[in-house]
Amino acid sequence: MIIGCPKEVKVQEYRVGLTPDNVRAYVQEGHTVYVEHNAGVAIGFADEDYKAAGAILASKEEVFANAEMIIKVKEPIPSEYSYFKPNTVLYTYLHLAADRELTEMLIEKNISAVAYETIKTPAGLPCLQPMSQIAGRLAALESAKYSQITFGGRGQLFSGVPGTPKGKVLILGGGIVGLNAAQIAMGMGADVTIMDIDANRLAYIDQMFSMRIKTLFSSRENLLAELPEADAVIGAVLIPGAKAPKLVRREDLKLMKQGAILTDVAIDQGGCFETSKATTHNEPVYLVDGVVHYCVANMPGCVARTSTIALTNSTLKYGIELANKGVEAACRADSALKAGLNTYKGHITFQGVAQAFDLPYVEADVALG
Ligand SMILES: NC(=O)C1=CN([C@@H]2O[C@H](COP(=O)(O)OP(=O)(O)OC[C@H]3O[C@@H](n4cnc5c(N)ncnc54)[C@H](O)[C@@H]3O)[C@@H](O)[C@H]2O)C=CC1
Ligand SMILES: CC(=O)C(=O)O
Ligand SMILES: [Mg+2]
Repeated sequence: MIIGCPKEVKVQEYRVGLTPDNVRAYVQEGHTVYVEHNAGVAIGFADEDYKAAGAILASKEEVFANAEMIIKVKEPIPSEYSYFKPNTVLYTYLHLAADRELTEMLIEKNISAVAYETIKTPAGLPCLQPMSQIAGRLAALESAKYSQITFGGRGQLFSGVPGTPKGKVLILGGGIVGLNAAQIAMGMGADVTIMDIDANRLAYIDQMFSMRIKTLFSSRENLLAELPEADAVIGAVLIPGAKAPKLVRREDLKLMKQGAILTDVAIDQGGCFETSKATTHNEPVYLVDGVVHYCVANMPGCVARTSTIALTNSTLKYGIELANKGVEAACRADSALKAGLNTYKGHITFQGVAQAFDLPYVEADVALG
């Protein structure tokens, strides 16, 4: 198969879909790999490294024009749409339930789109997990940073010092993001509470932190009781592939402390706070009713070297399956990959996406024939 890896274009996005080592793995399997000039240069992967691994260095136009499968990191943004040729395979993060325009483009162009974030094994979401680990850790760090008055916060040091109160961090969703945010926030000495609707997950977290963390069932009543106390709230819920539930409503902000921070990691799935709107690393925060909002949709992009290595450790295996067998045979043979198929031959093959836009849904099995 001919594979293309373009340079990312999103603001401050320095991750890349393939490392030179990944290129070597595809080439060893007999595939041809086009990589856009300077795709990885910002994180220490020079064009010469890709060339030595067997890649053909090319312009963005050439990469898209030649490739049968495009491997990226971020969901395509409007300035990239025109590069896509019909009937291409696209393997990347997509978050379609939050992006009608992109969904329509993929349908119109008959793109076979496999979303990293919905590939699913019995153990979880293998291609979302590494970025969730990173985003969770960053969420705690960013929340601590924007708690400083000089960054617009209320001037609460997470650890406090002896004789002063600790910062209170409330984490909504105790999955991969939530757990990693908790580890770092606890490590910084904050007073941490995690809320989830999954009782087993709360039990696991309670054990993992040897009862040193507060866990609460995620109900509206419990949330309203916690919000007035919180210095930072981290939104980390997920209903895989679907739009995030809006847990904190606009009217709830008046319950919160002035200068408290809401960090909405779930923003890529539409956000779990009603007042969230996606921001970029260039302008990460804004204020609503005196509450700081941090809603960067590609948080791991700011630690792009670690993120690229972590991401591609997980995506390589499925990418090789797609390249070796083609999208149809690969999805039929591997149910994890089939769960990743979001659009195929003009159909939406992921239920949460169809539901988000009230568009027809065709089961992947039926679409694949
Ligand atoms: N902004 C960014 O740069 C990044 C965003 N993410 C996003 O972070 C979100 C979380 O991802 P993961 O932790 O990997 O998911 P996960 O599936 O591991 O965890 C989600 C948790 O949310 C819980 N949950 C669902 N509904 C809830 C509710 N009403 N109240 C409380 N908890 C609820 C689930 O039970 C689960 O434990 C996703 O939207 C993901 O796409 C992930 C990486 C980077
Ligand atoms: C998960 C995701 O969208 C990201 O890492 O940017
Ligand atoms: Mg994202």
